Amino acid sequence: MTTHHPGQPDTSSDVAGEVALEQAHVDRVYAELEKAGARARDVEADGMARGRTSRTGDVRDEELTGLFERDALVFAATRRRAMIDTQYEGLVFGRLDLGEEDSTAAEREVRHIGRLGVRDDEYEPLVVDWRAPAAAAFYRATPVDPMGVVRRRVLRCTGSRVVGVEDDLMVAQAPDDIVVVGDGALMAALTRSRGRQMRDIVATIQAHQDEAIRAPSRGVTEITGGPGTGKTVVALHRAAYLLYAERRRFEHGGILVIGPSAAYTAYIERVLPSLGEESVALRALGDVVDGMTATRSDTPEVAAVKGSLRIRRLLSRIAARPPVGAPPALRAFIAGNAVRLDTDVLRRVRAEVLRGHQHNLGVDAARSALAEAAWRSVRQGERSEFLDAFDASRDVDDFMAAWWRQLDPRELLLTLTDTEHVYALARGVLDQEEGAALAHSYREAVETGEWSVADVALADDLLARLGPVQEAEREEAGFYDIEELDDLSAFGVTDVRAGVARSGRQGSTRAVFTSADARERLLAGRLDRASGYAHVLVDEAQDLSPMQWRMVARRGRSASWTVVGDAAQASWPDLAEASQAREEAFAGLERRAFHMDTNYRNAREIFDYARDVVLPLVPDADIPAAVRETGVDPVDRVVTGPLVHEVSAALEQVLGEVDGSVAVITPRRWAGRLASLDGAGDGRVRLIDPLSTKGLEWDATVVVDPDAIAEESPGGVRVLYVVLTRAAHRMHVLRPA
Ligand SMILES: Nc1ncnc2c1ncn2[C@@H]1O[C@H](COP(=O)(O)OP(=O)(O)OP(=O)(O)O)[C@@H](O)[C@H]1O
Repeated sequence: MTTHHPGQPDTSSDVAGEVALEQAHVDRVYAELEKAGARARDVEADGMARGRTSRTGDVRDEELTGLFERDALVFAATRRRAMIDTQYEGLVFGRLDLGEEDSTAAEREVRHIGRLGVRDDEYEPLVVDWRAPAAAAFYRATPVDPMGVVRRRVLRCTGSRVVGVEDDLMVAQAPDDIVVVGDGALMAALTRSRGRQMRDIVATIQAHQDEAIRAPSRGVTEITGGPGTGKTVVALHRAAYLLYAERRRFEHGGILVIGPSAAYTAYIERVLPSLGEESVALRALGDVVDGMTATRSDTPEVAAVKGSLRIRRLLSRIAARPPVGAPPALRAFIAGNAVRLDTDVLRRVRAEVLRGHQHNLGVDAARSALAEAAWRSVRQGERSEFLDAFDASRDVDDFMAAWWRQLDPRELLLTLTDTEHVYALARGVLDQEEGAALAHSYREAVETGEWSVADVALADDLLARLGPVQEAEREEAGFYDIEELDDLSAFGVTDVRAGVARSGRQGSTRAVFTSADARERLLAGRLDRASGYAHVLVDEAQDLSPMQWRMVARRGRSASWTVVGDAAQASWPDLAEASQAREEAFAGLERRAFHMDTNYRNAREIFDYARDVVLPLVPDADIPAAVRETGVDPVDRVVTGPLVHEVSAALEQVLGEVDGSVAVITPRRWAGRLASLDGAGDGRVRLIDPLSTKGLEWDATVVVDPDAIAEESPGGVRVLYVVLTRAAHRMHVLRPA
């Protein structure tokens, strides 16, 4: 993308001179920041002093207003200082020279672009925040539409030291006093090695990406494109942009970012803080509902049952049933009358109350309805006396405690371990095979103490039907939790949260469970009602099941949306049903769409290989153009020796060829045999299952048994396509004979 000025080939002395010039400006900026940092510290110290109390410890009245001011001041100062700390590295990364093509230096304006805005004592801008309108030309200017820019310069820095500059000329002929150096900041960024976490791209955002980043927040913004086209990174920069451009709105309502897995959230979690934004809720699909965390995945058959809207009929039936252990009839002595309400009456009362109330909030209504039914069955004496006596009755208290107790959605899901019970509930909804598989999956939950990711959306659906569990019972549950924790710690258990992701290593989540009673752990903590967000950003949106769309929609009832995805990478089999649920979430909102068609991740040789695998089976896949070549084709070979040796040999080769991270991607069937390779190469190698690779990337990958990956995965070849597009520089595909 760099255009060298033909008359002025860059020489090392040109580069050194330009670097020195930029260094002088960057030094000024850091000096100014030092001053600002010191000022912020003073404000913090001053604010603290203002709140100091008299010797008796009382705060004087007139000090109270001061305290509020103090809080506001200290908050702003602390925030600014934290921002300066996180933004220190590479704070200034760009420069625009603005003016006419034939302008002189004196006529041109120089504008530096950085991670945050900095002004000098005279309030003159030294650096413009990349999200400010004045910075837009840095990303948007092209030789066709230069937007007043003569030269765009990217500064490469290490800490506060400028180590290089790269220029793009926006006019055909540079003015005589302008030097143009460098060979492409974008290529430099794409060629570098990948670490464990995604990095921000503020210095090299491309014009078409910038359009999506700065699009208005209203309605629904859809970003589509094939693998590696920067959808995720663009969406995250958009979140940072929206927080800047509409801070008031989004700081209060908040932005929710949803990704497919815990591995994905761990991968992207540094991007927003590196852009100075901490106030975003980042959640994996198994983590969307407060109080529940899941990382386990179901078999494709079970996932299809739990994700489909059909399951709602089954859930509505469970929610309407009397709790397990509820007495079949009510017998009591009320105001001298023997009262007996049979099963049929109780069923009618329950149905009637549930028409107007959520179960957990309906206990008073249920008791009143029962009292009326009892009165109708007796009609002796004074009505009001009877109702008072009913209200005061211990028998009724005991009955209600069992017949209409508070219900935790997870407890209802655990009743599905019983196959016969599932058959009864699923009549007309699931066939026998599906019902049996569903029951089996809950027995698995009880065995492992882990919910599956799909269960979270089901619990959320039940929570919306039942309402939140009410306080009295919660306190008891909380008390119980503490006892449980003490108890477990005596056995050396350090963490009892179900399904907590541990350092991303496969299989190690299971090691958390050592207590005998997994059921208690499945029910630990409390589920909370969905809180609403002002903006919801969904990545890998093609993978959300219809039930997951409904769960996400509950958190975005009055939100605007950014939705990112690629249908060809879907692991959810019924795209039509998912898109219907998604349309319901967006009903009535205005839409805008952006399409990304350049693959920045994969070397062209690697992407061509992946394309040839997917196209025969998914002819309408959205195929981007890969911009970078390495001259090295992927290796694809049949292996006959012991698998762990073959994979080790491939690893040894790629570890020597790339500097950064490497993944071994294996289907379930070989995972045990290859477990020892996780952490090899001084921690550079990670062993990972196919589905967990969504959204991630490595310098090199070793893909084991591609046919098995396609067979074992719910999305078949689409998931294999995801796997084959994770490597930036090198890929080996090994096929066990
Ligand atoms: N303008 C850019 N400058 C530098 N790097 C970029 C730029 N755009 C994208 N990239 C890099 O390209 C890679 C792929 O980006 P990203 O993961 O966002 O793609 P994606 O479209 O979400 O991919 P997938 O759908 O395969 O998960 C990342 O390493 C990202 O940093």
